[in-house]
Amino acid sequence: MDSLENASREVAALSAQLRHHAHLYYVLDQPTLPDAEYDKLFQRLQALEAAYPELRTADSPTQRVGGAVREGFVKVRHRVPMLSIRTETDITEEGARAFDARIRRELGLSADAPPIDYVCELKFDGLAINLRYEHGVLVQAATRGDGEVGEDVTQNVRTQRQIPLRLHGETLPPVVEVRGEVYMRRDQFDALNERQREKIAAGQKNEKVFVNPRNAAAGAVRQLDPAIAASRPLSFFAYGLGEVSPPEQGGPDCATQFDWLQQFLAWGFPVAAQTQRASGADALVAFHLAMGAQRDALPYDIDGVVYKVDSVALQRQLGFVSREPRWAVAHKYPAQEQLTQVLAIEVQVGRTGKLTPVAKLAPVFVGGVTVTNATLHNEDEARRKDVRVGDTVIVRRAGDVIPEVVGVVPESAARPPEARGPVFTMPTHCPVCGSDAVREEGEANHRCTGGLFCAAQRKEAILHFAARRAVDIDGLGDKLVEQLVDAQLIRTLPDLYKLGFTTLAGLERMADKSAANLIEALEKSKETTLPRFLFGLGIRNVGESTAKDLARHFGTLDAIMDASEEQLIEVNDVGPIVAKSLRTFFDQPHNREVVEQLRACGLRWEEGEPAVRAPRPLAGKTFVITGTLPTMGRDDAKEQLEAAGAKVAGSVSKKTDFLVAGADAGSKLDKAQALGVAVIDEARMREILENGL
Ligand SMILES: NC(=O)c1ccc[n+]([C@@H]2O[C@H](COP(=O)([O-])OP(=O)(O)OC[C@H]3O[C@@H](n4cnc5c(N)ncnc54)[C@H](O)[C@@H]3O)[C@@H](O)[C@H]2O)c1
Ligand SMILES: [Zn+2]
Repeated sequence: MDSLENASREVAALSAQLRHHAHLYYVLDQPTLPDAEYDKLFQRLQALEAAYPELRTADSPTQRVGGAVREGFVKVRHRVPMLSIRTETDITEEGARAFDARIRRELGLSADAPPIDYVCELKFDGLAINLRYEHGVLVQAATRGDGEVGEDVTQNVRTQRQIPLRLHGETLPPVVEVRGEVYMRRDQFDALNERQREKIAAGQKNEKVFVNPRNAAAGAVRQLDPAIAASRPLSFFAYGLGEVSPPEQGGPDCATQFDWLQQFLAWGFPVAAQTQRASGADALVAFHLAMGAQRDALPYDIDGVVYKVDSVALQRQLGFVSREPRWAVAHKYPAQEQLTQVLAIEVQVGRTGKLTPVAKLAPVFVGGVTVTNATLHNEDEARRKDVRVGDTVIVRRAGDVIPEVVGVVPESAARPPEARGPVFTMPTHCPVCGSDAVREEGEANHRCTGGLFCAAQRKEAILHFAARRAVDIDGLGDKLVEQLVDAQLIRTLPDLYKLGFTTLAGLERMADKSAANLIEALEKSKETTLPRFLFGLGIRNVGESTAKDLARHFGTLDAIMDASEEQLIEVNDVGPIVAKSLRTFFDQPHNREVVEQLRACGLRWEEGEPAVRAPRPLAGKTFVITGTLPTMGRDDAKEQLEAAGAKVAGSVSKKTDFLVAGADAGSKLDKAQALGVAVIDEARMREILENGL
């Protein structure tokens, strides 16, 4: 055993560390350590305090709940303290058995006494909240805080639809406090982070990406701006009770936890459908196993299950110890975040050409599986997190989503630069096919531009080319493409037209008849049109209607392939981004080769003369229309301006050349005046349309 002196030193060090991390987690919603690592420190402190009770102080992290109130919030003193829950350290089925045994012992039950009834619930990974209703109306929402004093977050919580502002039902208690977990669904978390990444890519420096749904939810609830809270979709599950009017004063008379949950449902709260009554230890074990198997498929994170003694009378008898009730316990699952080391950073190319930096990791067990790869999403993310080879990182794997690197552990990031790998940079060429890799303006992702040639994009390119709206190869679907590419029968599009009957008929699950049909469909697809062919090439940002516009404007494929960006922009609806996509695509020699080979295979279409173009006197000018014009409808005006080559935008900016203002023009007029944009009326606009500028 450690000597008292050593133990005392370790207790002090652990307490300081735990306090630091608890502050980051509870107060700032920005943990830098995985929960599993925090829990190890916590359990080590608990063990030391158990061995040396004289070292346990009243303010030890083991004796307190959560964190302090964040500055800017009004404090709320809880009428009934909001406690924590003891965690069974053993995550095998022994955890459940140990809890049942402890309860029976504490109740003084003999071995042959009947089993105890429990309620089994999910342990949602979110933020606990106390909702106070007076005569059925929500009057206050508060966070747990340190258990005694929390934060008033009523304004933020009121924006969330899953929380009733008024309880359902006729006879409502004068006072009831319903407690539960505010959480964010995983799909909404991913969507939120995707939006955040886009905002960051667009240059919004104050935005951040959230490390996990719990922190995103906590951050949304503990927001000083209710408008931001409202824009973050949150969900809620009710599971507990705070203050409530006694039955003789109009409160409900519920004898069990299960009855309370039914009451919450009747009042209009969500209660998790998985919640179950269970009798005895075996039933607890069965629930733990069943939910463990379902965990990945749930739409939200859980970090375990909670067992609660069902009878309220027994709960009272069992009572509390310091920060935890004796009648409930959390029984966890393998953590969804763990520490590991980065061995290398590679760049992978997806089916649509997206380049993704991926960290190769020392194998680590996370969320129930061994993980060796984790995504870094894109260049900005990899740099923002500053992940380098050799770093210790937090890896998160939740549900069926791809594991991701959440961040570098601060101590690891603080190592001298020479001890760490170089800063990550995106390659300038596709690691699979060598074509240029480009990142479009305002885009977060790099893409390979060798769409027709790149092995990573083969399947997608073929499917797109064969689609009904492209050259239309009847019968060439997902499965078949998969089969043909995997058997290496097709590398690039022209290979399609070299497929022979014997090869096709020899494929697994391919009848002679289907093979013959496919050959016929391929033959038929050769007779196509320029827009279909162009659309079929799968050039980024070139959809069906753009393909039509391009064909009409230029008449021939060669003219399109050779057009400069300036010439391309002259086409209706082709802006700088589309022009650039076209240019980059046709600048890849590999792509051009494929186009030539396709022509050599016999693909043909009627080529035309370039369309005779109306004069475009207003080309390059941007107009904005506002207010009610005296004689023309706004759509009409827009059409005429566009026909003359002008661009008509929805809002005024420095790039606006003219604001056409009608009656009751509002903020756009103010803005135009502030920016010094020329303001004209309908009459002047007509004049410009007729005579030019
Ligand atoms: N990463 C870090 O740096 C760091 C720091 C501090 C704490 N933590 C983590 O916080 C947790 C400890 O926090 P805690 O003491 O609040 O305990 P806890 O979060 O493990 O358990 C109590 C909480 O469980 C929640 N809960 C979810 N479902 C419930 C249900 N059905 N019934 C009742 N409660 C339910 C409630 O919010 C309640 O407040 C640990 O997981 C720890 O790892 C992490
Ligand atoms: Zn490529």
